[in-house]
Amino acid sequence: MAFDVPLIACSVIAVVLLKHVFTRKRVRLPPGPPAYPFLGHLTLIPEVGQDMFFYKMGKIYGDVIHFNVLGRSLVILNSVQAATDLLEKRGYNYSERPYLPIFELSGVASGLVFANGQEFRVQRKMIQQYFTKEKRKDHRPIQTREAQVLVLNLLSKPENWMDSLLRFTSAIIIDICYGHQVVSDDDTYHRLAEEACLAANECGPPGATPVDLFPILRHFPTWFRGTYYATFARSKEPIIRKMHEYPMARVTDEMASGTAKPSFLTSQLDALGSDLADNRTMIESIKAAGVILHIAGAETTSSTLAFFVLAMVLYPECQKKAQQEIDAVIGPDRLPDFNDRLPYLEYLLQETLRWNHSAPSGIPHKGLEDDVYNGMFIPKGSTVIANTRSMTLDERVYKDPFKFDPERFEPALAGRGEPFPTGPFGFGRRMCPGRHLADESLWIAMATILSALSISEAIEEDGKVIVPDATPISTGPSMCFSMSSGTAQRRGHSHPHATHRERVDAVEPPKSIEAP
Ligand code: HEM
Repeated sequence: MAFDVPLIACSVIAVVLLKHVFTRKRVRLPPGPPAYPFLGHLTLIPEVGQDMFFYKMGKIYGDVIHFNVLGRSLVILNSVQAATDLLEKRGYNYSERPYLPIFELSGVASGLVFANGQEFRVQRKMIQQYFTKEKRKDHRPIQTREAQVLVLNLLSKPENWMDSLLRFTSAIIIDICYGHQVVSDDDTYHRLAEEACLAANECGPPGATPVDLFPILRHFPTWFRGTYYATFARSKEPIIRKMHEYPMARVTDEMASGTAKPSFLTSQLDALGSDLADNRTMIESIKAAGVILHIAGAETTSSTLAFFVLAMVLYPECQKKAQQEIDAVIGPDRLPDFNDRLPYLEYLLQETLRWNHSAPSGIPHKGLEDDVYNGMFIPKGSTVIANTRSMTLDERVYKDPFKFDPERFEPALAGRGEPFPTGPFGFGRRMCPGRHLADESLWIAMATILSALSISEAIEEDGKVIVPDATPISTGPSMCFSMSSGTAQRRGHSHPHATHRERVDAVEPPKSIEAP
């Protein structure tokens, strides 16, 4: 029997095309505002404050919204339900990151936050294994020591409070990653890390800079309109490269001379064995993991702490209540430790994460294949953003959501029993692997500060009280790194005044700690 091969091939193609057309016709894209031809919603989406923009759009268009940016689909998930259904339950389809050329230019794209495929698997495994819930206790001595350094720095340099917060989180990561204790603001590791954070943070809203939208712009001269972020990112590449090379060179020297302190780097190198030359690819992955741990971990945790300071200034009654709890349960003779996770302090931490945390739009995911969710069509290749801001301000879940109110979590008989926030650390297979470390760093910093200090508004020279601005600031879908100290200070985000309480005597100057 003779087969008419071209006819069969054409029929198969026709069936596939028809199926495609009908699937697309039956299911519509998620709702969204009207768009311009070609540009789509490009001019509608703001460069700054995207999280609040998506939150407001959510009130009109619902929990899943579609935007079209120059023909590319951007899908916003505004509810915990939608984010869980897609990013967790269908994680096989939504665990990649979209291609973000801007981070390639600055040199951070090889780190886990932006990696896909094999590189994602390798770095995710290394990092996840080193930051498990069980490993928390290994990092506690470092966090406790740095919390005390933080209090001393806040007292001695109150005007540099944001820098002190960043030094706190940065010193913790540097010690854990490289076994190096930061003892001054001029420490080389710390300075390098600060620059690396700045380089990553100031590269514009991820996925929305001109070079992300038109990758060809990376080849255009610097005077060409739209190349600003690309030029900035490129200028920071040497810093990021140094951040990759410097710690590795020092730690390998220390290992060779037998003076290395156990750290993330030594544990990865030990696992490789003696033949480092044969493991070049792995060594590059280890360097990239170290850099990304710093960039992803230090700024997020310190800006969350900045929101805590802001809340303490704006809601002094909450500060007082937490201090009364510490005084009553822990007493006057010692500082809080990790066994003291008292209920009100816990609510304070959770309310800070709910009220104004540092990554309100997370980091974009990408849809690998066409998908249909609740009758809505999500095209293959869509950039998918879980907008946590909409979730933590959801009036269906939180009463008076803009108010800082730790008591909202009190169990139903005494309080309203509202749930702890879901989403500040992301969803699914890309969920933040540093969340346990972050949780404990936040806790020990808050507890130590409240135990030893009282925070209040700053007073200007003419005696005028500075009332800080509580408007959330964000510069892009990935606010993980966006609130720089400069921005916060310029916006009057509280230059707090720190006065010491009696327990400040219990704060000791830093001691060197041997990592376990
Ligand atoms: C309050 C502090 C922090 C917040 C709010 C935060 C939030 C987030 C969010 C929202 C994501 C994206 C999750 C997703 O794509 O669904 C993320 C990813 C990540 N975070 Fe954090 N984070 C914090 C602290 C840390 C710390 C301390 C570390 C390091 C020890 C860290 C390391 C990372 C890494 C490596 C990723 C990328 C994970 C991946 O792409 O697979 N973060 N974080």
